[in-house]
Amino acid sequence: MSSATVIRKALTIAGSDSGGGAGIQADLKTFQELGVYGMSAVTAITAQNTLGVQAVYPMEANAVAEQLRSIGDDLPPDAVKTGMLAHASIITAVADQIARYKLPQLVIDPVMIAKGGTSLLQREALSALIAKLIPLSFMITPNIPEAEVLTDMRILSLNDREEAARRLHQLGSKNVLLKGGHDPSTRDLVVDMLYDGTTYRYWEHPRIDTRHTHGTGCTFSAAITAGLAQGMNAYDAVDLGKAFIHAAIQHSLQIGAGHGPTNHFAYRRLQ
Ligand SMILES: Nc1ncnc2c1ncn2[C@@H]1O[C@H](COP(=O)(O)OP(=O)(O)OP(=O)(O)O)[C@@H](O)[C@H]1O
Ligand SMILES: Cc1ncc(CO)c(N)n1
Repeated sequence: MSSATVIRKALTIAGSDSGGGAGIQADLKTFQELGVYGMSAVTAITAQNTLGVQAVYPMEANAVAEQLRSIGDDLPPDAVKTGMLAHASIITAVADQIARYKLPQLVIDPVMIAKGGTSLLQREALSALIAKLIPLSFMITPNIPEAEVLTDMRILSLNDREEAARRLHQLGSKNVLLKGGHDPSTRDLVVDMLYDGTTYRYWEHPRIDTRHTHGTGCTFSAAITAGLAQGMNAYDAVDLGKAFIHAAIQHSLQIGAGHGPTNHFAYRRLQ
């Protein structure tokens, strides 16, 4: 006789990273480490390693929609995240299926450019992201350059960040998490900020001196999504995400000759 385990489910809608450190692979590893059943809808195949992105093959929008229908018809997730979306047509397909199945707790990681400079989102797709997907989201997790593009403003100070967060909230995301990994003004610290429409909350951590940061954004937003799938509120989910990503950056794996992946095992092994 088998005994049934009740488990929460999380879905990632993102690109595949053949190198395993970012994208779908980072998301599924993170869900698994945090005790959540992981599912995926692949938006693009990338040929990628720690040295860079060698090729990008976006999926047809219909192929993405079909994956979401298969999941929506049988395996309703408790939380969802998006990563690389590549094209406006994929964004429209994703927004349509999220609305159709009323998929809850949507976290948007507005992935635009890989660390080496390869574009992972067409410039023309920005208006679809803003008009169709952001209004459906529970949280958006831009880094500073992404927030600058989405709000059309420069972010040089913490005041600018608060202004950018207000603009992103006005676009329709209930919670805005502005990540500080790219902020040159906080050299020894990384400062992340969460705005829920009322309150600004900050997380300050020492900046870890490492070049092994491939997939930090994906891993962080996946950990937040896992927390939300387990019923956490926005603050607690971000707190979990910070603990997970900090451990993953601190205990790097030394894989590959370039910008290596973070260590998805670290958080659970340190518990
Ligand atoms: N060197 C570092 N030391 C400590 N924490 C870091 C470091 N770099 C990034 N982080 C943290 O990792 C998380 C992801 O931040 P980041 O701003 O790098 O995201 P991202 O730019 O979207 O990532 P990616 O480059 O993968 O797209 C944030 O919580 C950030 O504070
Ligand atoms: C597939 C994919 N998604 C996201 C990123 C951003 O880290 C990446 N490098 N590759």
